[in-house]
Amino acid sequence: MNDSLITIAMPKGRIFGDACRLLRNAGFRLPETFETTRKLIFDLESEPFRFILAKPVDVPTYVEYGAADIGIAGKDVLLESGRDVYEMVDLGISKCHMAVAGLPKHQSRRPFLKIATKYPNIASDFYRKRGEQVDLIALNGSIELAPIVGLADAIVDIVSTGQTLKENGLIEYDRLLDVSSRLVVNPVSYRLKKGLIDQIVEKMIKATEGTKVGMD
Ligand SMILES: Nc1ncnc2c1ncn2[C@@H]1O[C@H](COP(=O)(O)OP(=O)(O)OP(=O)(O)O)[C@@H](O)[C@H]1O
Ligand SMILES: O=P(O)(O)OC[C@H]1O[C@H](OP(=O)(O)OP(=O)(O)O)[C@H](O)[C@@H]1O
Repeated sequence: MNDSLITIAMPKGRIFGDACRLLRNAGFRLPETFETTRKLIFDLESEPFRFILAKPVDVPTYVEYGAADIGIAGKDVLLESGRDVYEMVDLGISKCHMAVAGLPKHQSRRPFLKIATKYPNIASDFYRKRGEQVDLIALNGSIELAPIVGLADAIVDIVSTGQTLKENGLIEYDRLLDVSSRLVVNPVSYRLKKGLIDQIVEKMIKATEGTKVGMD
């Protein structure tokens, strides 16, 4: 492990733009090409920071294994993965919530409800706590299709504007969890590079509060 280099795992996709904005406000001098490049690793010039660009769902894995010291990931992804990382800052970006949804007035004749989801761990935890036994069907996307075509009685999925539910004639039954993106840290990195990581955490907190920060 290089003690003076900090590797930061960034989620490609939806969170990326907001995360870049926050990092720039925190004083990181990200190149202009950062948002458009196909390169997956970036070293900042004359600064001890390396960025790796990963699929959002994989960020906790890179951080748990120490391939990255720090990462940015949605609370949904963190809970679902159960990875052993320190959650240091609620960045307040990419806000949305997780909900149970389905067709209005849907009544299942099955003994156990079928629930389609990209989040089987979160869903099973939710129904276990409610004392309900359900059959989970794991899907990878377009979750809202499942109740419409009769694959499932309901879904557990992310809702943001509610547009996807609305356009597909679905309604929200229950709200499970508020979601936003978090700054996470590898526990060993935190022990070995505490000084540098604490500085980054502090700058990210300030940036989250809307303060522009300079990087020394
Ligand atoms: N509709 C949404 N609005 C706001 N934030 C969202 C929304 N959907 C997901 N998110 C948040 O953004 C994170 C990343 O979502 P994104 O769609 O980029 O990745 P993904 O689900 O892995 O997509 P894909 O499988 O298409 O790569 C999610 O983990 C969640 O925290
Ligand atoms: O409430 P809304 O603003 O409509 O957003 C919610 C939708 O966004 C996410 O899907 P995404 O766009 O990531 O596509 P996916 O079907 O590939 O998961 C989520 O799974 C919902 O389908």
